[in-house]
Amino acid sequence: MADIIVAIDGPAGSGKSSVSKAAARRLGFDYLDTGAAYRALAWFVLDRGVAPEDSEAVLSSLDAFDYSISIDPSEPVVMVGETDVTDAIREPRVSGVVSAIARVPEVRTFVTGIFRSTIDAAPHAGIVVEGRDITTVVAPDAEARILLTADEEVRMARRSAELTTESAAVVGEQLRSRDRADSRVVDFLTAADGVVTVDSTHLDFDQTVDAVLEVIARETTRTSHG
Ligand SMILES: Nc1ncnc2c1ncn2[C@@H]1O[C@H](COP(=O)(O)OP(=O)(O)OP(=O)(O)O)[C@@H](O)[C@H]1O
Ligand SMILES: Nc1ccn([C@@H]2O[C@H](COP(=O)(O)O)[C@@H](O)[C@H]2O)c(=O)n1
Repeated sequence: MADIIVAIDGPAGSGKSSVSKAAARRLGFDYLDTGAAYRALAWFVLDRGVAPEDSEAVLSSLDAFDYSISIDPSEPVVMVGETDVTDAIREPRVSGVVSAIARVPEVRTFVTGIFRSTIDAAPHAGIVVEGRDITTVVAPDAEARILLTADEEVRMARRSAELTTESAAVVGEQLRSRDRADSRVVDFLTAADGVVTVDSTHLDFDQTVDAVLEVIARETTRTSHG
């Protein structure tokens, strides 16, 4: 098991995955994207023709859900069975239904078990784990716990700047409505006790990675001294 767990939560588009990956690469750590599991399950459910709002049917699909993810920050690959779904799980049709899947408590318990086993089996000295409930539920005892945030307009602008077939207004509304739905289930907008907030509203990407690395260095030094 990794000696150092870095837990990072935050709203959609706050930079969790890109910043966590960059930080993990700089530290030689593994990297776990937890949103990928919820997205992969949403993809799987759609692929089977199951209605994502039908919790019972979603739960019945869990037995057949054969999920795996690579934790190499330079090559995160997501598989469902023999199918590489790395790109497919980012499509708007998946983003549009993933919150309905993630709100089901039994689904959360199921994927949290997968996350903890993955963390336990991580081969490197540390692992950066990002999502919505990592600092509070998945790894509340993590050596460093960070809430990565940025103003909504800034997050919307960053998302819109990505290559996309959607208009800025559609991208912005998707981001807002996903946050609205997700925040009814877990609180990723306020930092829990002991969680350090990094607000990247006025930071560029490299500055944000540096800020996160500073917090990790400080928190891991502090926790290793009891
Ligand atoms: N500080 C920053 N300055 C400029 N761009 C940034 C910054 N942080 C992240 N970005 C960019 O913002 C976009 C969204 O980041 P990313 O996909 O990592 O967010 P996320 O929190 O993982 O989103 P989601 O929860 O929706 O998957 C990316 O294009 C990323 O490169
Ligand atoms: N710890 C988590 C991580 C994710 N979710 C749900 O998955 C969706 C996709 O997550 P991304 O990080 O890839 O955007 C997200 O909208 C949540 O519904 C979660 O509940 N808990």
